[in-house]
Amino acid sequence: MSGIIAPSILSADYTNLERDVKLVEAAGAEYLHIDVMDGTFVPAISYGPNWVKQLRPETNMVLDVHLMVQNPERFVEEFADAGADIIGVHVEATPHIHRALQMIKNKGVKAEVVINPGTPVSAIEAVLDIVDQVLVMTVNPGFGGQKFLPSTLQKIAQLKTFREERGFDFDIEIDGGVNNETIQSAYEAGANVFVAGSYVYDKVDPAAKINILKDLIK
Ligand SMILES: O=C(CO)[C@@H](O)[C@H](O)COP(=O)(O)O
Ligand SMILES: [Fe+2]
Repeated sequence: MSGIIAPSILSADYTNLERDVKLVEAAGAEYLHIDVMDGTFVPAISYGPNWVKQLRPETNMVLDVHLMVQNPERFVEEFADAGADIIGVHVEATPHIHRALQMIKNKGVKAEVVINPGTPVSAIEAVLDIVDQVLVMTVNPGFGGQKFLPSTLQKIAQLKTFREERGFDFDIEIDGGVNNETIQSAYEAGANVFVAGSYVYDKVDPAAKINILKDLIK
């Protein structure tokens, strides 16, 4: 099974956002990753639901919304109404992870649970039967351009085993430090959706970068 590339617009040029979105879509990216940050769960502040709503008609890519916000259940319905296709909520951000995921599913949107590098898979075991996707953070959340943490690979493998043994049906996404040198180890461990921000957008030719990544996960 070949993998899916999800460019993160956190690293795009916001003054040329439409160009940067269309460019990765034309290059074959299936998902567009949108990092929502609240200045509390993570230090930075980024964008909100209105921003997703304006982006929605501009692309056919799957909008993969990563909520790095405290108590995400306050916002999931707004992001669903804005046009998100997948909404990810951090287990570390709420005492009500099951409710948050259920709220996403009730809106007809794919529900994703997210774990930080310091959080074990056991913390999400009780919700693995209801999620469509698990996001394993391969850096500490909050910023683009950080180094991939290889210690996260064993969690990817553990999730793959859980899925096989218990007959669950979720995708495994990774986010942070994905580039031509790191993507293969995560693919081999069992990940199938790959967020890439700075590698795709920071230097020349995002389309070529997407092709390089796609070739490595065939
Ligand atoms: O969620 C985050 C960061 O918190 C990411 O989605 C970043 O946007 C990934 O950026 P790179 O590590 O690929 O530069
Ligand atoms: Fe992200």
